[in-house]
Amino acid sequence: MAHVLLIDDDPELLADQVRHAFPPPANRVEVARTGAEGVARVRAERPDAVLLDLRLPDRTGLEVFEEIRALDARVPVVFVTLSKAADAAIEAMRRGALDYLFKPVDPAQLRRVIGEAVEVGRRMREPAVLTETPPDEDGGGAIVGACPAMREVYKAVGRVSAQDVAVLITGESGTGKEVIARAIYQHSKRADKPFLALNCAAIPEPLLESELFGHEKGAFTGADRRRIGRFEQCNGGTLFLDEIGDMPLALQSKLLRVLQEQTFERVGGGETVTTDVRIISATHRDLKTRAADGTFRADLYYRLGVFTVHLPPLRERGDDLALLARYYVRRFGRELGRDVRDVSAEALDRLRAYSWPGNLRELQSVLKQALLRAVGSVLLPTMLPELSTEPPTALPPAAPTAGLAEFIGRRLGEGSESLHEEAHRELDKILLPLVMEYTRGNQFQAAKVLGVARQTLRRRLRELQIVPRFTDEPDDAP
Ligand SMILES: Nc1ncnc2c1ncn2[C@@H]1O[C@H](COP(=O)(O)OP(=O)(O)OP(=O)(O)O)[C@@H](O)[C@H]1O
Repeated sequence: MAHVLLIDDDPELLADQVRHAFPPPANRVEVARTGAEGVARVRAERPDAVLLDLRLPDRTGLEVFEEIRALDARVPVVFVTLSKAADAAIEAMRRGALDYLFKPVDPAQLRRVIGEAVEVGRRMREPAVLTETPPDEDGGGAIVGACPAMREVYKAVGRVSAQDVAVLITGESGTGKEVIARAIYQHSKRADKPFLALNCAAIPEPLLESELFGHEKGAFTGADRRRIGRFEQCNGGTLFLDEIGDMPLALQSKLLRVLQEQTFERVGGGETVTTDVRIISATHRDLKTRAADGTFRADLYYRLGVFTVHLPPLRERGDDLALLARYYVRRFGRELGRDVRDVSAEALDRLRAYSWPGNLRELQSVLKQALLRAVGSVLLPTMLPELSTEPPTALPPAAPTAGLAEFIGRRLGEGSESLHEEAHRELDKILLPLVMEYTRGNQFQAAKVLGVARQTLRRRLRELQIVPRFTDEPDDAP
């Protein structure tokens, strides 16, 4: 699932930690002890993420980083360093490194940061292929659709990709805004440069400003060192701002200035930073109405939407529903080890009668549930879960907290020294399936309820091997 390269002259402890967090054989963790060996491995194999020590015997970590960037600027690099070398790590982020970790590395942080790096790399490299004819075999990156509205989307992507202008993608939740953003990026002149994404709705306002623009040491309580924001880190690349309609007004002015002048100041700093970033934004909100009623800056709306791509909801895609259902059944069938090759006419009728408020993501979830019940090579209506248009109203029965208390008691007795992490894992095993069930498998809503980024939720489900009754991601498969 993840291929991680550790470049470190004294790698034993860290390599063990990485292998613990990303165990083989599902994952591959490799070690290079010198900068030269590390660069050679990146050239030969393009790992999903590189963990790079700042001090190496043959050259500095920053030099190795520059060599990796020159080979492929899309390989996410995370620095590991002693805290004394924080300045160099900050400089590395200014030049485009994804993040940095301090030795000794905290296991939970290691898992989170590498998990994010792998996800960032996947977004850049997994091809987003626009197609009217679903492929028989693909890695999951096909954007399937042949209805007139989707053909217009394909044309729009073709037209706008080569122009270096801002793009606004609109559409209901789960209609494919992120995959279309990736398709635009991959067909653009910046395709060999980084593509970073940020969900503006998932991060609280003060953190969002720092996440986007960075901050100086002492900018606020807890800002113990300079932080480089996405706009600086992504210089030369493309930034995908998801849920832009939820960006607070105060930040909108700062974003407008970046769009107009390509400059900004880090939070709490006076230095003007220049950046060259293409912005692709997305929202499920009606920004035009928001601009008219003053909840979104009209001038920013016009700047962001120099070019707009609208994704139709699934219920307006006509026969694409059948096309998508057959494509997903084959794709997820393979992943779930079910040899189902078609969907019966009656099952398709049931799918057509439903309004799909969660769009393609909900369709994926429903078909995966059906596949788990499937016998034979054709999906029948009886295998489909109940398709209700009623929104969820109440949480399922109370969580079994007694089990959690018992677990904590037992681990205390066993002398655990990582009880905080262990108890959180146990809690998540209870919490996440319940919330996923509550939102009927909609990860976007679930992440919102939990107050975490969707990537974080997705990663946590994967780490804990949780297969909720409602699922919506292929790699949640057992
Ligand atoms: N045309 C398509 N063909 C096949 N799969 C698609 C298509 N569009 C989207 N998907 C899949 O549907 C799921 C949801 O897509 P995506 O995350 O891009 O939606 P979104 O509009 O960004 O959602 P949200 O608003 O909730 O962030 C993903 O698994 C994506 O791969």
